[in-house]
Amino acid sequence: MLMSIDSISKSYNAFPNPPAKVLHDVTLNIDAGEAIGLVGESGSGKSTIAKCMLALIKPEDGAITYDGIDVIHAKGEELRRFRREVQMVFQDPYGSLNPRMTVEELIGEGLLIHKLEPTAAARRKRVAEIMDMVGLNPNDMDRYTRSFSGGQRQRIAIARALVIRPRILVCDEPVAALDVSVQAQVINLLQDMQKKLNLAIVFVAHDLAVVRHLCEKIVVLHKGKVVEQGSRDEIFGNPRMPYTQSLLAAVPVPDPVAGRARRAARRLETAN
Ligand SMILES: Nc1ncnc2c1ncn2[C@@H]1O[C@H](COP(=O)(O)OP(=O)(O)OP(=O)(O)O)[C@@H](O)[C@H]1O
Repeated sequence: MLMSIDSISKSYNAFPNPPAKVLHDVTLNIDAGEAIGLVGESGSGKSTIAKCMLALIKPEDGAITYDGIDVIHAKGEELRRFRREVQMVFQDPYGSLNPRMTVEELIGEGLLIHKLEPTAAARRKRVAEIMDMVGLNPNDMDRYTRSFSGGQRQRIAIARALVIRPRILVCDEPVAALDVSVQAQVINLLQDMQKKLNLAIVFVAHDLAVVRHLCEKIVVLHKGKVVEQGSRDEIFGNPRMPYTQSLLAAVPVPDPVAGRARRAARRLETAN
C-alpha cells in the first residue's frame, strides 16, 4: 500500500457558527499504480479529502501515511520527498498556469525547485521529453500559454506534475472545465500515463462516466462519509447503497459550474 488514510475527520471554521465538520472518519487506501475515483455530489467532501492527501490542509483527527511518512507531521527531507512524489492537477487549466511564464518555465519549475537536473540544458531536455510524452510539441516550449487551447493547457498542467516523476497524481475534476470532445483525450492521456509510469491516480469527479473509464477502484462519498467503496464492477454492477444507486441513476444534467468555467475560459480565449 502506497498511501493510507485512516479515520480522518476535518472541520472548517464557520464563525460565528460552531465549526462545521465536513469529513467524518474517512478511511481509504491507495496502492501503487492504481486509479481510484472519489465520487459524490457537490459538497460531499471530495476536494477536502484531496487537499488532505496533498498535505495542503491537515485533518484534526486520524492519520495519513505515505510510503512510511507520517504526512500530517512530516517536516524537512521527508516533507520534501512527499511534495515531490505526490503531485496534483486542478480543474481550471486557465487559472492554474502563470501566463507570464513560458511553457518551458512552467513545466521545468519543479525540476528547479527539487534540484533534479544539474544544468539548464538537462532541464530543457527533460522538459522536451515530457512534452513529447503528453502529446505536446517540444518546439512549442518557448511559447506562452495564452495561445493554447483548454485541452493543451491541461496537458501542460499534467506535464508540469509528471516531470518530477511522482508516484501519485491527485486530480481534482481535471476535465470538468473542458469541452466534452476534449475530455476523453485528457482521460486517455491520464490512463496512458498510469500504465506507462505505474502512476497511482486519485481522480475526483462527480461525473461517473469519466470515473468508470479510468478507475478500477471507486470510493463513494456522501456528506463527508465513505458510504461505499469497491471495484468498478462492484460499484457499477451491484451498488449496495441507495445513495450510490441514486448517483448512478441520476440523469446527466448540464453542470452549471463546469458550464460557467467553460464559458469564462472561452471569454478569456477570445479576449486574448
Ligand atoms: N475553506 C472552507 N471553509 C469553510 N467551508 C468549506 C471550505 N472548503 C469547503 N467547505 C465546505 O466543506 C464541505 C465539503 O466541501 P468540498 O469542496 O470538499 O466538497 P466537494 O465534494 O469537493 O464539492 P464540489 O464537487 O462542489 O467541489 C462543503 O459544505 C463546503 O461548503
